[in-house]
Amino acid sequence: MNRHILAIDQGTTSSRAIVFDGKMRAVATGQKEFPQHYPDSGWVEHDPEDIWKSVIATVRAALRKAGLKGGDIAALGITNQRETVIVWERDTGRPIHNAIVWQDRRTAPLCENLKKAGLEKTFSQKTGLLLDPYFSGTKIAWILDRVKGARKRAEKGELLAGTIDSFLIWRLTGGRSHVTDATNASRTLVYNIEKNVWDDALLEILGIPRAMLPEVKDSADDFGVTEKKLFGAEIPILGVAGDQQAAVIGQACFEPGMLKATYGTGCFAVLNTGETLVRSKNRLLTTIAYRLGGKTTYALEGSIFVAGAAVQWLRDGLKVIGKAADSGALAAKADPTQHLYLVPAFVGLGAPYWDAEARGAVYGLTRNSGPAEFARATLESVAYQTRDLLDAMRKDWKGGADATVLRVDGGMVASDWTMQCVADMLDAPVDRPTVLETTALGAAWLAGSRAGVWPKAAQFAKGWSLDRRFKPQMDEAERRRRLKGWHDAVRRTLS
Ligand SMILES: Nc1ncnc2c1ncn2[C@@H]1O[C@H](COP(=O)(O)OP(=O)(O)O)[C@@H](O)[C@H]1O
Ligand SMILES: O=P(O)(O)OC[C@H](O)CO
Repeated sequence: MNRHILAIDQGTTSSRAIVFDGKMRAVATGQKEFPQHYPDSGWVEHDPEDIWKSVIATVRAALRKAGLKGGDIAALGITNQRETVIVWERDTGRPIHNAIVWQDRRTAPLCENLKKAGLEKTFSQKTGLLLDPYFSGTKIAWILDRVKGARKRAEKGELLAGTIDSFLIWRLTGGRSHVTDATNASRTLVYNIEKNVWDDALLEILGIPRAMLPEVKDSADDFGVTEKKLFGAEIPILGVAGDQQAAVIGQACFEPGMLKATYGTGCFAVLNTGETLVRSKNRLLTTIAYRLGGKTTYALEGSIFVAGAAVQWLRDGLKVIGKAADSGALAAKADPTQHLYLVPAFVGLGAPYWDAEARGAVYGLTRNSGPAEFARATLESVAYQTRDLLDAMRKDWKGGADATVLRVDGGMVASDWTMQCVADMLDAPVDRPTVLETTALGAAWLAGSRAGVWPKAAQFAKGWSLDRRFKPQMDEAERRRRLKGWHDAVRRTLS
């Protein structure tokens, strides 16, 4: 029996395709970066054709490296950068505008107007989100407003909208499936997470015709089959989830109270709250962790926009390191008597502050501050922000389980220095697993379990194994002093 599973991980800066064998081991990977476009201040776009080409190329590369053909793959799982949206023509599959990326701030004025009209509560009550440009709904509205004739065409049913998973599935199936899963839908600002339906009232407020939107399925479901001409055989698409939710699955955080944080471009901490839809009183998001067998599992999420991106800034902007992996060693050389704080609000601040207009700042500079102190302040900012998220979660979560052990993944967790700093700031253990491709693994598990070739959740969870546990080593007085310095710096940075 065919047990290989293919996962596509379509991320913000690159696309990856990974082939897993029947024992859930990654056996071959294809990866391709694609260009980022910044047409205006605070705007971030991707060319959908770049995304499409990179996905096809990486799948073919992964199959080639694995020595397999499309027909050897039992099922395909897709995970994707969330919130990023595309509007395309039903007839041709051609986008009418570049993808507007999750980091893009162009709809901040629209969000402000909606807030002034007193609508934030309506949106957050139904969607679990906040009126921030981060989410898809206002981005779709922007495209319909700005591309000539778009709204009329959408009303006539000529245009379709969707997150990256939807767009890829439309193309992969040759225009036969316009679908998404509940986790991706839960990031759009127009999906009612309690009733599990697109919300007509919210669609009306944003002027988005219902007919543009995909059918919303479980995260493990029948999403269609790929066209034979693409990979030599029809491959069933059986799993879909937004990348942060796929990481929750890949980290086997299936029990309420289990918590993971993924450190890539940004950092996203997600706490499984089970069947309970917890409404945050501390500016966290309520979101869908996964929907399986028609049953919705909810989560609380804290989203930080800049984590690894600040390390890229050390490398490409300040040019104080040659590669990201050098950041820890440089930080370790910093003068311990200097107290520098970097607030990396390069694109505003996410949870729990939600300030779209704030911009980055550094505090505590002296004549002796140099590259090492900047590197330390940059890595520490990731730990301070994680602490802010966990403080908010601990206040919101009364579910019983501790929510104190943090499972981590993403490119930045390669940095031992940073992970130790996170453990010190949280005053809680930080667990790094042996498998770091948790996002792709989560998507593969959705597809593999649906196909019946991979084990069910409980058995899959037993396969999670620890690489290293980082235990807090800092004394309480020192932690308090530093956190106070961080909060002073944030207060002075808010717009
Ligand atoms: N050893 C390291 N130390 C610190 N940061 C790192 C290290 N390795 C990678 N990073 C950071 O991790 C990020 C890449 O992680 P990845 O999970 O691939 O991100 P994404 O999926 O968002 O593209 C980059 O921003 C990079 O700066
Ligand atoms: O592509 P990543 O890993 O940067 O993740 C982006 C998130 O899904 C944004 O919400």
